[in-house]
Amino acid sequence: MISVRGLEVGFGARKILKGLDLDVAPGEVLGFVGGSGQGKSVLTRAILGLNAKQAGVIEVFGEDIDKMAPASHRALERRWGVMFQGGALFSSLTVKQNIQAPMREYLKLSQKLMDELAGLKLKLVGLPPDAADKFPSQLSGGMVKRAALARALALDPELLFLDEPTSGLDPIGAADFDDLIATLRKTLGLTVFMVTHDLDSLYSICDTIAALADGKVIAHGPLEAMLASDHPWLRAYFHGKRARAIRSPNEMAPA
Ligand SMILES: Nc1ncnc2c1ncn2[C@@H]1O[C@H](COP(=O)(O)OP(=O)(O)OP(=O)(O)O)[C@@H](O)[C@H]1O
Repeated sequence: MISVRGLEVGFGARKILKGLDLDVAPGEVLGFVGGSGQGKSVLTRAILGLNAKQAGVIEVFGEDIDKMAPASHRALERRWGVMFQGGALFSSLTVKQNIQAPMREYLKLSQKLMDELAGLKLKLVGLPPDAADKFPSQLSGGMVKRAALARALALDPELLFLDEPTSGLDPIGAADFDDLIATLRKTLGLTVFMVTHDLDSLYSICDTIAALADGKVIAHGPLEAMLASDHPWLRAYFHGKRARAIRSPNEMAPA
């Protein structure tokens, strides 16, 4: 679904990605982890064609994005949905108008049909119908995430990019959001590329995990492979205090 080879991205003299390789298979949920500032969002933006690259090849749906005519790239953009960090909803638009923004950009539909579709998307992400006419500032953090997800699903994508979808949610809200992604993935047959720091999400919904350090993917495989790795960053990440708390809740219980 996604193939990245030898990707180099930098800003000025500073190289962020230094020959990165990554594959995302159709139908899988891939969790992409790495320390803060390592370049997870930079990679996402490069795949989306929003960050220029200095070297490497990026293929999405089997097509080299550099070799595509603008019209083909636009057609490609209709096949993926993106939920940016923090939701990135348009604050001056209602939830319904946010969900309809990609429809307006890419499709020619009547207002009536767009209203019906927005209603369906709200239902899909578990938002009540009266959320449609609210502005993002009138929603809770969890509802903002769901509205952003509804917008990402506006064009019925096959591939979904999620940038830290559960950040800022309380643990119950985050678990509910994980369940929602798992359900959508199953019912809609989505492939999901998810940047996350959330160990719970990795444990509960990811089939595969890829870890970024020093500009490259240092490990890629199922959770078991990550847990067995002796790479220092992976050991610190998966076997640190927080990881143990998740894997062995009994260890946290008072004696
Ligand atoms: N447009 C830009 N111009 C200059 N530097 C940039 C630009 N975009 C990103 N960077 C730098 O690239 C590095 C990687 O940023 P990125 O946002 O991808 O990190 P990240 O791994 O997603 O971090 P976090 O987990 O904190 O979100 C950072 O040092 C950032 O400052």
